Amino acid sequence: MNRETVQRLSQYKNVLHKLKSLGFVRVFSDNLADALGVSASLVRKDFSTFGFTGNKRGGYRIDELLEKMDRLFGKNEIKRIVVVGCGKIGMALINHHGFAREGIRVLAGFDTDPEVINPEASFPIYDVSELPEFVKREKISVAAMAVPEGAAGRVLDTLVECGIHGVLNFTPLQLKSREDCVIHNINIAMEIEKLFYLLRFNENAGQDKVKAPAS
Ligand SMILES: NC(=O)c1ccc[n+]([C@@H]2O[C@H](COP(=O)([O-])OP(=O)(O)OC[C@H]3O[C@@H](n4cnc5c(N)ncnc54)[C@H](O)[C@@H]3O)[C@@H](O)[C@H]2O)c1
Repeated sequence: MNRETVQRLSQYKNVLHKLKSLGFVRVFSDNLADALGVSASLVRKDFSTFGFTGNKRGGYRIDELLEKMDRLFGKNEIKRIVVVGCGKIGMALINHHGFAREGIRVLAGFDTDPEVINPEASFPIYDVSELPEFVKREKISVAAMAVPEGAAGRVLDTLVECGIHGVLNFTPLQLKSREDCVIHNINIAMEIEKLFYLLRFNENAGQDKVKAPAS
């Protein structure tokens, strides 16, 4: 299963939750395709890959799909993570209450700044030197990294040495996944740029369509 498919699966899940909250019981591949901006055949292909069954007339049962997706995502497992770099972005992750609903628990933060470190607080922030022992003791496999760009390479090496196998990288450095660690780069500026590009692309495509009959 590639990264795009996993991402789509998560998007399907969000749409299904919305439809369910609106009182819908069934959904068709066309509905999901419209919501995600993909083709209905891609939705059907994804669903058959995951073994989600429906029928042409009745579509898919939303509850059934959500149950199967929850199983795939390990919804009932608590996903425990740590945050390295507890500045503005790190603290936003730590203070985000919505994670609990998704079964995600931020266990602790790690930083180098003595002003930020507070192991006694209700949410503990430890010195980064305590990271290896903590990761081992708590069997943590995923970390969010929100340190300054200059520290990213070093912190990533430490994380991998500690036994972290998945990193959500918020630094501007585009890091590549390696054999022992999957890295997801989160770059909001790049996403905004992409949106502007898409809007411009759509505008140009629209203009071409209008111009076409005149030529
Ligand atoms: N992903 C995005 O779209 C996006 C948006 C804005 C900023 N950023 C990037 O995210 C990162 C964090 O941004 P911020 O605004 O929270 O910065 P910040 O300065 O508020 O926080 C950084 C924290 O990292 C700590 N730190 C520094 N070196 C460390 C190390 N070696 N180990 C552990 N902690 C260390 C600092 O003490 C500080 O608390 C930066 O790299 C920034 O460029 C990303």
